[in-house]
Amino acid sequence: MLQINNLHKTYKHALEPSLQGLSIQFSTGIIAGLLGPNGAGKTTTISIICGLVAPDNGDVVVLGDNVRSELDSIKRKVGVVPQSIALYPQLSVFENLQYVGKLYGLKGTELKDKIYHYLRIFGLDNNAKKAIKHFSGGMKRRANIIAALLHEPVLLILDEPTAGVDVQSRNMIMDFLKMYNGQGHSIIYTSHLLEEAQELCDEVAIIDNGKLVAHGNTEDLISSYHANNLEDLFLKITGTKVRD
Ligand SMILES: Nc1ncnc2c1ncn2[C@@H]1O[C@H](COP(=O)(O)OP(=O)(O)OP(=O)(O)O)[C@@H](O)[C@H]1O
Repeated sequence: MLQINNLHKTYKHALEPSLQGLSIQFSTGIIAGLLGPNGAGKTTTISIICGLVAPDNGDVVVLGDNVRSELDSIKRKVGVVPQSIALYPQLSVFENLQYVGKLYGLKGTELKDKIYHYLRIFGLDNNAKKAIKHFSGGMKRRANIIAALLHEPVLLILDEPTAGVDVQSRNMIMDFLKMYNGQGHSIIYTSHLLEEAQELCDEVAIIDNGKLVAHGNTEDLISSYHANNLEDLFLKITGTKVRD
């Protein structure tokens, strides 16, 4: 589903590179975790995968399409849930989703039905007309996910989708991701909540300082490092030093 080959990226005016020869391959149909400490390069990698940031060197092939030459095709097949809430606060969730849906060429009853379908799944249908600015953090996160789903992406990429949400919203998001994956869709997800990642991910890739430091089946990796769980494995691999 995803081939990342030797990615290098140094942002303009940055003193240090953000990615230093990152290579990862994820197969189709799995839930993959892209994990790493603060500043490891997860968001930069996601931004390159969806064409928002250009790499200095290296290649990314998403579902058979190269990001350098086939970005339009990738945009149709991939849904991205950004770390920050990408919705207009003054508009209702329905208006926001209608706007996003129209960008993907959806309209009329088909679009309305699809919006309500997802609003129901994410428990937001009773607040369809409420402005985003009046939503709780958990409601905003759930709405942010729906915005990436309306075009039914084959691959869903989520950057910390459960950051700052309560247990109920997190459960709802986790259940949805398992169901979406069960329907045959691939998922790539980043999180600092390693218990959650262990429950969700078939495979994890751990990156640090812009390089891959471990990758494999989650349970196999934990046992091969004689770790108690994913958090223990993560600390064994990335160390206990606090990152800036
Ligand atoms: N637009 C930018 N300009 C300059 N440096 C940047 C920019 N975006 C990210 N960086 C730097 O690149 C490095 C990797 O950042 P990135 O956001 O990709 O890491 P991350 O793994 O997603 O971190 P976090 O877990 O904190 O979200 C960091 O050192 C960061 O400061």
